[in-house]
Amino acid sequence: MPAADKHTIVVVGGPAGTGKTTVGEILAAQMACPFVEGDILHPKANIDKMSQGIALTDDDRWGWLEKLSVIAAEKSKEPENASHTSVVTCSMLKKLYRQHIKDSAQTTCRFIFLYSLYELLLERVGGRSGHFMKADMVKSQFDIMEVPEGPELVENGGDCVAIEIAGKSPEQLYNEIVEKLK
Ligand SMILES: Nc1ncnc2c1ncn2[C@@H]1O[C@H](COP(=O)(O)OP(=O)(O)O)[C@@H](O)[C@H]1O
Ligand SMILES: O=C(O)[C@H](O)[C@@H](O)[C@H](O)[C@H](O)COP(=O)(O)O
Repeated sequence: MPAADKHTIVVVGGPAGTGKTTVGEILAAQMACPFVEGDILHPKANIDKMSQGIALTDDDRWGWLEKLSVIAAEKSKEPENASHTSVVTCSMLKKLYRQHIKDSAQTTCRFIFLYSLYELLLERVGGRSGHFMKADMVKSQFDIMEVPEGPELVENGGDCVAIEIAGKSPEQLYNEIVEKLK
């Protein structure tokens, strides 16, 4: 898992609080592959903006998306990485962002999009400490979010799986991801 071409990046996405980091770390541990936390790759200007509760624009995002894709692709290709895979977290809220990741990574991508109800995520983000992204930003993410559907989904020949997270433990989510990627 995931079966694909020789090198694959698995991008775990969704709005804040969906469990990207939690699930991404489990996936990476199970696949014995490198894990990249996308949030630490933002330029300072982006972090300053988000810390002030200002949503990023598309222009703020392109360079960040490219950087995390290239780093994840490089890690999937490291000679000592027998899994030929890496896992990276990134909100990847819009279809266009997922396409930009693919174009930048230049390798096989699998997108795991975690989503749920606004109220659940507000509660989760409110309970998170030490992160620049505060609960007041979740609304702006929901305003632009495009959950993968139709041709983007693996069952229709695409490279995305979309998973509703409510009431599921990280381990249950891991099992569902493995099942959907088969
Ligand atoms: N499946 C889950 N069930 C309950 N709580 C979870 C689950 N996954 C993550 N959490 C908790 O939700 C919060 C956000 O998780 P995190 O992995 O940081 O999400 P993200 O990276 O998407 O912001 C954390 O407090 C985490 O412990
Ligand atoms: O888990 C989170 O706290 C967020 O999802 C976080 O990852 C942030 O939103 C992006 O790094 C900024 O990018 P967007 O503005 O595109 O979500």
